[in-house]
Amino acid sequence: MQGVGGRMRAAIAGASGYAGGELLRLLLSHPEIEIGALTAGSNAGTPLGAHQPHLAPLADRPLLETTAETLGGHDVVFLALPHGQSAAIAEQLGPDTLIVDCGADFRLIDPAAWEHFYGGTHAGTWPYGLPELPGQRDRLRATRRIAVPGCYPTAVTLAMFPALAAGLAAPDVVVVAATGTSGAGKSLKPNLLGSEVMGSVSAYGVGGVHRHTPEMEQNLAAVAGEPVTVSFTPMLAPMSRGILATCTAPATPGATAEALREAYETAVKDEPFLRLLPAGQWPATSMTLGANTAALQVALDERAGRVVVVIAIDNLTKGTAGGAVQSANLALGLPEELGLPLNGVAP
Ligand SMILES: NC(=O)C1=CN([C@@H]2O[C@H](COP(=O)(O)OP(=O)(O)OC[C@H]3O[C@@H](n4cnc5c(N)ncnc54)[C@H](OP(=O)(O)O)[C@@H]3O)[C@@H](O)[C@H]2O)C=CC1
Ligand SMILES: CC(=O)N[C@@H](CCC(=O)OP(=O)(O)O)C(=O)O
Repeated sequence: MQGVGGRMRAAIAGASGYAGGELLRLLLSHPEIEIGALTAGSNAGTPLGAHQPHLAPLADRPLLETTAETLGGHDVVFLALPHGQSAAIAEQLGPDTLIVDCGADFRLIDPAAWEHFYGGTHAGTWPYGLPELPGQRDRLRATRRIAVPGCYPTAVTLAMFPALAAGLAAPDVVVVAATGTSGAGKSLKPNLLGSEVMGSVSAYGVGGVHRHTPEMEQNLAAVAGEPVTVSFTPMLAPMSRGILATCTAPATPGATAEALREAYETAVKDEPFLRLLPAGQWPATSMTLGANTAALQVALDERAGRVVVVIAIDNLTKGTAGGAVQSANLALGLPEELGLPLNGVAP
């Protein structure tokens, strides 16, 4: 069903949440997509403005029940629901509707990894919404189903794929990454109370237990052509948005700083949303606040024999909603960059 002036119509499930709000912020500026049905869970029946007061043009729009009836009849349906909610809705929507799932349900290929890290039955695997991965744009142009990557796997995959693809880093990656509190969603959690978060950075999900670990390993193994292990330590930082990830791996014999720089320059050359910073400048989350851009820097630590890559993204933009719109643009036959901010908000 096409909207005004031949524009496509999008429904958003989970419109009262953080990911849903960011989708709406981006879609309000999208020239080819108009906003159709908005749905929620327990907040269905209330106006969007009660939950997303920053989105003034949509303040009076009602939140509907999340059903196949309310979501049907749109060109694209964005699902921004808790894990495990997407499959039942997706199977009731027709095969011609583009479904873009911001949750984890369809990201993993290996059912055993799903059961280990998420529990329950694996729903399946959809084409992965990271267009920067080699060969992925063609898959996204040809699909009606997209699994949007997790926020940390977006950052870590974009950081490490150039070094692994060029054979300059060994498949043994260590990641320490700080995120803002919006990564946990809106529902109240004791460790996210203001008094617990303010003025302190804390580690969580330590020791190979974070559910994004198999997703990172899956992505990087596909690029490296061999199994990749990732030791991942996430951290919570007192900020609402952003991820800053430091990723390191042993340099392979003969790897040089020049070869590394060249591998990253080649990887970002035609990528609208990858920004390799000038030598000597290092990423900060403020550079990418509200932008669909990933800011990267790479160095060879010759003393320790390790490749070091630092990357910043906004977890809600490139890490969720921006990545979702970027992949949807490809599947809808639109220019990939439509509706997506390149520049951060500063200071
Ligand atoms: N936050 C982030 O940085 C990222 C989030 N994601 C993914 O996006 C999805 C949404 O996350 P986020 O926005 O952070 O979460 P929030 O908790 O902020 O929002 C969840 C949304 O889902 C709705 N919802 C909850 N339960 C149901 C239900 N049973 N049926 C229908 N709707 C329901 C909520 O509605 P109501 O208000 O009525 O409860 C709300 O709109 C998750 O799968 C998450 O993993 C992915 C990458 C990063
Ligand atoms: C602070 C915080 O809790 N962050 C979340 C980020 C995950 C996320 O949002 O991605 P998903 O789509 O996979 O849920 C976490 O570490 O689980």
